[in-house]
Formats: sequence, C-alpha cells, structure tokens
Amino acid sequence: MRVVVTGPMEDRFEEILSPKALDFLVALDSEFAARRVALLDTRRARRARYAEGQLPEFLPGTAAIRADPDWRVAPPAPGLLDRRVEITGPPDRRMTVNALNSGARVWLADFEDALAPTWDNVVHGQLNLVDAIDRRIDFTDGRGRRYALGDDPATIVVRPRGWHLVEKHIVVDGRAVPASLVDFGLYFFHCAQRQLDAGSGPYFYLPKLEDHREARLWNDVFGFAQNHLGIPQGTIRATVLIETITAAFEMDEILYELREHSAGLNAGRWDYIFSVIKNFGQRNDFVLPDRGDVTMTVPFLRAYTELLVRTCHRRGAHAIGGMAAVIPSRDPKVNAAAIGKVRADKEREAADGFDGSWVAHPGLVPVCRDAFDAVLGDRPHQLDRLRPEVTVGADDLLAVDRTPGRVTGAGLRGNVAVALRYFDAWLGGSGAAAIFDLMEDAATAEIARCQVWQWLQHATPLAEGGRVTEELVRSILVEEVATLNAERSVEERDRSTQAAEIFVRTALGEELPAFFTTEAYARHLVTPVAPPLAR
Ligand SMILES: CC(=O)SCCNC(=O)CCNC(=O)[C@H](O)C(C)(C)COP(=O)(O)OP(=O)(O)OC[C@H]1O[C@@H](n2cnc3c(N)ncnc32)[C@H](O)[C@@H]1OP(=O)(O)O
Ligand SMILES: O=CC(=O)O
Ligand SMILES: [Mg+2]
Repeated sequence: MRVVVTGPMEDRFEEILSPKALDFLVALDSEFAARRVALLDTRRARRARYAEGQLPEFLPGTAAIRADPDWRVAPPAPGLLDRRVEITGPPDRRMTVNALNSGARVWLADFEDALAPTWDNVVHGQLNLVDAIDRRIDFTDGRGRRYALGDDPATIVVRPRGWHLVEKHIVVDGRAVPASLVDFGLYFFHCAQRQLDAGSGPYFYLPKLEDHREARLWNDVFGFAQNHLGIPQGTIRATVLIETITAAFEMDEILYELREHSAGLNAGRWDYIFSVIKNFGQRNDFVLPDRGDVTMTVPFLRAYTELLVRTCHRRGAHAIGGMAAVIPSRDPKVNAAAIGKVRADKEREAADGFDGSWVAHPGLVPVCRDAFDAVLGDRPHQLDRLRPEVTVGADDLLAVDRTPGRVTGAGLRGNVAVALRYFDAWLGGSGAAAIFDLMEDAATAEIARCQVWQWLQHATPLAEGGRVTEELVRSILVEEVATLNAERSVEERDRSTQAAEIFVRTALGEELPAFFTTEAYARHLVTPVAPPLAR
C-alpha cells in the first residue's frame, strides 16, 4: 500500500483519482519529493541570512548565463502567441465557464492564490478542467441561469500550488504529497493529451519560486512527466511568476533553466511585496508605508518590472503584467474610479513593453484589451521592444526606503480588517473575495498580516500620533471581529473566531511564519475520512 487517499470520495472523484493517475502521482513523488524538501531548507537558510543583515545579489556563479547574448527560450506554443488579456480565477464550475467565455485570450485556472485548498475545491477544480476541455461543462444553476461554453474559449493555463504546500489527502508511504505535484500531476495526467488533441497544450503558471534551482526542479518534473506519459519533450509551456525578491535577482537563470518549456515571466506584484516584507521585515530601513501607498510606480517595484520586460524580451520570452486588485462595483462612482485605476495600470504596462496583463474580473477584460490594443494593434506581442536603455542594479531592486507614504491608523485597521475577512472567507472555502471594493487573495492577505507584524517589530510611529503596539492591534482586532459578527448569523461566528486566531498566530508572534497557508491548512482545511481508499 504505497498511496492512500484520505479525503472523502464524492461523486465522480474516482475519475480524477483513478488507479493510473495515483500511480503517476506516486512516480512524481518518489522522484521529486526529497528535492523539494532540500529546496525548502535552502529557503529557510537564506531567510535566516537575510535576518542577520545579508542582502540578495546577482549570483557570481551564473554571470556567464546572464552575459551570453545567444540563448533564447522556446517559441510560443499554440494559443500562447497573443496574450494581451489574461483572466485569473479559481476553477469552480461557474467561474470556469465565465472565465473561458470572458473574451480574455488566456484563463489562469488557479489552484494557488485564488483557491482555498479544501479537498473539495482541489478535486472539483480538476474535474471542471477535464469537463471544460471535453466541452461538457454546460449547466443550469439553482436560479435557472444557463452557463454554456462559447465557441472561442480562452487558452487554459493552470497554476498549481507552490512548493511550500502539501496535499494531506493524498499520502504516499505515510507522507503527504507535495501540492505542486498533485495539481500539476493530475492536470497533466488527465488533460495533456486532451489539450493537444484540441490544438492547445498543457500549459502552466509556476508560483512563488524563490530561485533558479526551483525552476530546475520544475523543468525536471516536466521532462519526467512528458517521458512517463509519452508526450513529446518540449510540449509543456510554463510562465514563471517573478513574485519573490530573490527570484528577481535570477530572472535570466530561471528562463535559462526552463528554456525548452518556457513561456515567459509574469510580474506577480502582490506576492512580491509580501516577499520583501517577509525577507527584510526585521530591518528598519525596509519598513513599508500603508499598502495603498505601495503602488507600481514606487522605485523598487518599477525597477523590478522594468528589469522583467528587458530580461524577457532579450530571450524571446513574453513579459506578462500583474494584477490591479481593483474590481468593478455596483456603485457607479466607485466603479468609475476602479475602471480608471485599472486602465492607468494596464496602459503603463503596455507602454513599458509588457505583452499582456492580468485581470481579476470579466468586467475588466475590455479595459485591459483596449490598453494593449492601443500599443500592439494587430501585432500579437511586442517582443521586439528590447528596452536596452534599462539598467537595473541590486540597489534599484532593493530601494525600498525610497517608497513615499505614511503608516496611518486607517492603514493599520485596514490591514487587520482585510486579513481577518480574508481568513474568514478562506476558511469558508473561498480563496478570493471582494473586500472593501478590492480583490483580496492569499497574496494580498499575506501583505496585510505581514505589514502588521513588521510595524509591530519596529513600534512604527503612526502619522496621527502614537505607535503601533500589540495592545493597539489587539483592540482593533476585537472591534473588527465584532463588526464582522454583526454581519453574520450566529453559526458563522465560530468562523470569525478561527479567522482571528489565524491572524494572531501569523501576525502577532515573535517569529513571522513564512506563509499563513501552511499551518492554517493543516489545522483547518484537512478532512480525513476512515477507512481510507488505499492502493
Ligand atoms: C495576487 C494574485 O495572484 S491575483 C490572481 C488570483 N486572484 C484571482 O484570481 C481573483 C479572481 N477574481 C475573483 O475571484 C472574483 O472576481 C472576486 C471573488 C474578487 C469577486 O467575485 P464576485 O463577488 O463574484 O464578483 P461579481 O459579483 O462582480 O461577479 C459577477 C460575475 O462575474 C463572475 N466573475 C467574477 N470574477 C471572475 C473571474 N475572475 N473569473 C470568472 N468569472 C468571474 C462571477 O462568477 C459572476 O458570475 P455570474 O454573473 O454568472 O454569477
Ligand atoms: O500571483 C500574483 C501575485 O501578484 O501575487
Ligand atoms: Mg502570487
């Protein structure tokens, strides 16, 4: 008995968790699980060095890769040539149909930031992907509303969970399987050939990488998986999210490791900001102002996106922009402001040379499309904009102290309220939520709780007077729980208490946990049943 499924088996789950699919997961796990553990150790050691004052640098050992002007990544695969608008969202049934019909060129089907990794969400997500590719996803909802896939659906790109997570409902030799391998492996097993038959391919977004060795691990996973299932080498395409400060120093190396499978890089701004706080939160010179002040035009974020476009285009790779977290509102005034913000964000990205960008909501597809149409016209991308004038050094990437703005009482309260409400939604099975007119997901919630931790470490002065203290944060938390509970039925109040506990554990402790998701997942989202399905 090597593999055991400990999660409940609902209707049709056996289609996804078939004996052959599970054997494939066992093969992936046996080959790669130990390397993942070693790379997570490397992450911990690096963070400890930063806590002692070291800073990242461009690696001397890989200078030759950066300097070599001759290598390029693979050419774009079918469906990935023109990526001017990409919509993201979790693969629940309704959103799957809505995203595929949204008019975006690409749909990022998200098992990461936008998905609460309940067992149900994970397996239903895989089922929905199979059904979408087979074009048997049409349904009528409880209100009699019909959802039917249109004639020109977006290209599907799947984002598996990051290397830090495990899937505790699938256990091999007594150990939970890395969640990245589960999400990648199940999709690849069931859908790679299906996608090829449909004229597309098995495409992925790779989240939260911290260095080029993690990209090498992914590349080896791809080689192994293609070989194992008889899919031609080089069929997979993957876009790596540059969403950690450490990966920003290794963009060339990441493209190089994955060059046979690379589809470019994406500027994942929210996790990037989170990563900066996480790695340098102990330093006084890295204290960031209110989240609302950390916009994409502040020096350290501008440096990173400029370097990303330059690096990608030099290697023939797409550069994809990030997520403006504002979403449409039913209030016309709020809506006009939101659309204006998204438009400005997408116009800046298009002018900077990005080849396309992300939106969080179908209502924003036309805004992004217009911004990129204005620059691209009939061209599918702007890979020819090489941006040779861009010179970004380590000092620019680390210029966090040049971020204008203030830490305010409203910013502190906002972070507490957003983290609390997001954790509450996540516990309820929603990995993305509209909170105070913004899209919030795992990455933005990480910023919220980490900023509170950072400000507490430094007893940061508030613009209105006074300082951030634990007593103040706890009193705000009590008030915000009361406000949330007032909107709640009595049964739901237990969830706000759990959400508050997650906040206390991940924002108020002496140590800053690397991710809120790892511990909260084990504690709250794991639902084993007995007897397990064993093989
Ligand atoms: C940091 C990062 O990683 S960013 C990427 C990860 N984050 C995401 O992907 C967030 C994606 N966005 C979302 O999940 C949603 O837009 C939310 C949760 C923020 C808001 O969703 P809602 O509250 O349902 O918004 P709203 O009521 O305006 O939705 C209107 C319709 O659009 C649909 N819709 C909204 N967002 C999306 C989306 N991203 N994909 C597909 N459909 C969507 C809704 O399902 C709804 O459909 P319906 O009319 O058939 O019922
Ligand atoms: O995944 C995207 C991000 O901004 O984080
Ligand atoms: Mg992210």
